This record gives sequence, C-alpha cells and structure tokens, in this order.
Amino acid sequence: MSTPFRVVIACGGTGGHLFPGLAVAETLKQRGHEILLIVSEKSIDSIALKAHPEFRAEKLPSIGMPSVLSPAFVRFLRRSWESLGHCRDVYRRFRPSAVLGMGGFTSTAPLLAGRMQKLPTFIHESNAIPGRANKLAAKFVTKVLLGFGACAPYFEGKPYAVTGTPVRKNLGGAIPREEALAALKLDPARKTLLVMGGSQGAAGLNQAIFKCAPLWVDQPVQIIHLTGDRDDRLAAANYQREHLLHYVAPFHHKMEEVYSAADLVISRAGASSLSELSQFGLPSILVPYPYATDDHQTANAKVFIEAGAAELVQEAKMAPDSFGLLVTNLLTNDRRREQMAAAARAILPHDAAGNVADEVEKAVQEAQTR
Ligand SMILES: CC(=O)N[C@H]1[C@@H](OP(=O)(O)OP(=O)(O)OC[C@H]2O[C@@H](n3ccc(=O)[nH]c3=O)[C@H](O)[C@@H]2O)O[C@H](CO)[C@@H](O)[C@@H]1O
Repeated sequence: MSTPFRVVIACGGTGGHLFPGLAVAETLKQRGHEILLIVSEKSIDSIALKAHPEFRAEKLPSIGMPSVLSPAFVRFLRRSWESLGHCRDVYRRFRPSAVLGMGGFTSTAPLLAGRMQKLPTFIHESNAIPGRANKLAAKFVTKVLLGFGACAPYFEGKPYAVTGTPVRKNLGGAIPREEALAALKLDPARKTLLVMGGSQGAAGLNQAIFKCAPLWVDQPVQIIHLTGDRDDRLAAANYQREHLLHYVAPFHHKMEEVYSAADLVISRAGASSLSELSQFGLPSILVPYPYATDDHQTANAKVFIEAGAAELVQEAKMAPDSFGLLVTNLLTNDRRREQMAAAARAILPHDAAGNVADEVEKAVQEAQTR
C-alpha cells in the first residue's frame, strides 16, 4: 500500500475511454488516493459522471483533430492551447502526482501539462491498433499501458506494460446459469446464443442474424439479442414468427446475466466487449465493425482468433447458410466450445484496473524517492 497521492485521469469523449477510466479511478480511490477526472463537454461524459458524484471532474473544450489542411485545424489548435492553460491552472490547485490519459484528444492537454511539470504520465490504449491521440501523446509520456500486447510494436522504443483494458466495476461476476436464464425467462434445456453489438448495437450485424435465424428453428437453441436502439421490435417480431425462444432488448444493463446465460456469443470486437468475454470465459464468433478507424476491430479480433478463443467472420462475408452452419457446429460441439472458453479466459490479464493502478503507484513511488 503506497502513501496516498493525487492522480488526474483524463477519460472523456467516448464510452471506450470513460468506462475504463472510471474503473481505474474507483480502484485508486479504494487504495486511498484522490482522483480528479478530466472529461470533454460531450453529453455522454456528463451522463456517465452523474452516476459517480464521488469524483471531482473538470471539463475541457478539446475537440478531435481535423486534417492539417482543414480550416477547422486552427480552431483545434486554439482549443488545445486553451485546454493546456486550463489544465495548468487546475494542477496548481490540485497538485497531482501523476496523470493518466485513456485516449482521445481530451487526454492530450492534461498529459502535456503533466509532462511540463515533470510528473509521471501514462497513456492507456485499449485497442490492438492505437488511436491518433495516443500515437501523438506516446511521444512525450513516461509509459504506455496496453489492452493488448499486439499493440506494442506501434510504440517501439517506448517503455510499456500490458495491463489489459479495465472492465467497469458495476459489471457483476458470473452467476449460476439457471438463475441467469430464469431472469431472462429462457429455457435451461436449450443452448443459448448471445448476439451483441457494441454499446450502440450493430445494425449490419442484426440484419445478418435475422437472415440466419430460420436455420436454427428446429434446433434446441434460444437467442439473446441486444440490438441497440432501432432494431429491437423488428428482432422480437422476427423470432416470434420463427417460433424461436428469445430475449430481445435494445440495451441490457446487467450484462453479467446475459454472459452467465450464454453458451456462445456473436459480438463486435470492441475492446471492452473482448475484455468481458475474457473475464467470463466465453467462446465467440467475432464480426468486427467494418468502419472502425484503421479497421482496429479486426486487429482486436485477431488476438482472440490466434489464441483459439474465437472465430472471425467479416460482416460482408456473413452468408446465412455458412454462418448458420458455423453457429450450429459450435453449439453442438461442447468440447470445442470448452477449449475456446479456456483460451478466452487465459488471453487477457485479469484485474486490468488493478494492473493500471499498480503501474501508477510504482511510478509515483519512484518519482518520490528520486
Ligand atoms: C464502433 C466502434 O468504433 N467502437 C469502439 C468503441 O467501443 P464500443 O463502446 O462500441 O464497444 P466496446 O466493446 O468497447 O464496449 C461495449 C460496452 O457496452 C456494454 N453493453 C453492450 C450492450 C448492452 O446491451 N449493454 C451493455 O452494457 C458492454 O458490456 C461493453 O462494456 O470504443 C472501443 C474502445 O476504444 C473500441 O474498441 C471500439 O471499436
């Protein structure tokens, strides 16, 4: 246990930065440290923070970096400069001992201000291909923390540690399968297929699954489909017509229920989803979001494929017959699913939030004894 100190965590802009950042904040707070969150002016940040009144937070006017040739680039520079000044003011009062940036351009000014004060500074990159803001910040931070070891070559020559991507704390642990199925009003005698997009669903994936559904009708299969905002009614109507037992929701809050009920998962390959599949030890078929920056979801998925934890299917190649057959083959092959589940469990470091907190504590202790 280290002497309490103050940490800035810059984690605004998207759920992908916010939720892992909040998980680290909770862990550091439990260890007695004081936290200041720096977020963006976006509404998602304010909504997420409402659930965490225990943390102080500052908002920054940073925006994403446009092309250097775009007229918006001047505005970007002005806002970044204002953000840097604001961070320096805030640090004068808060007196942090370390700064952690979870990615995105809301992190850049806080990290730079930390660097100017010669504090230990960290970025966390949750994807297998880094985002632009992290590539830029890597040039001046003390250490890079990674969700996937596969990302390390992008930060050549830089000290790094593979911590995993922190999973939000309000995600409970596994519950007994029967209990989870009862909560979802599903049948314990059937195999359960869980279909999920990212935090906002996945329209393309939904359509592809609807086309496959008729193939599973005569089998002891049921489906949990988390559709996102738009397709829930369509999904329920589809499965009713096919007489396929189902639980459909646009968004499910108690993800531990659906993970504990599932025998096989069809999912996008976002960093948090993959961390959770590893934590719950679930076999999966990964269908990367085709328009993700630099196709980073395919790179994320490949980590699972190479470890034998998942199958990869690109959305454009999701032909109903072959995809339906792949699902059936996996659902009827218990041994293969068990092997995939064991591989999923072993693939990522668990307690990622604890690992990130350890790195921060270690660096602050070193800085204090110097
Ligand atoms: C489309 C896109 O570019 N997505 C990116 C976005 O993640 P995005 O937020 O889309 O996806 P993630 O897989 O990282 O996270 C999804 C989260 O939503 C939760 N969930 C989902 C469905 C539901 O009904 N209930 C629920 O709680 C999951 O438990 C998980 O915690 O940022 C990630 C981190 O940079 C990237 O890896 C993703 O590629």
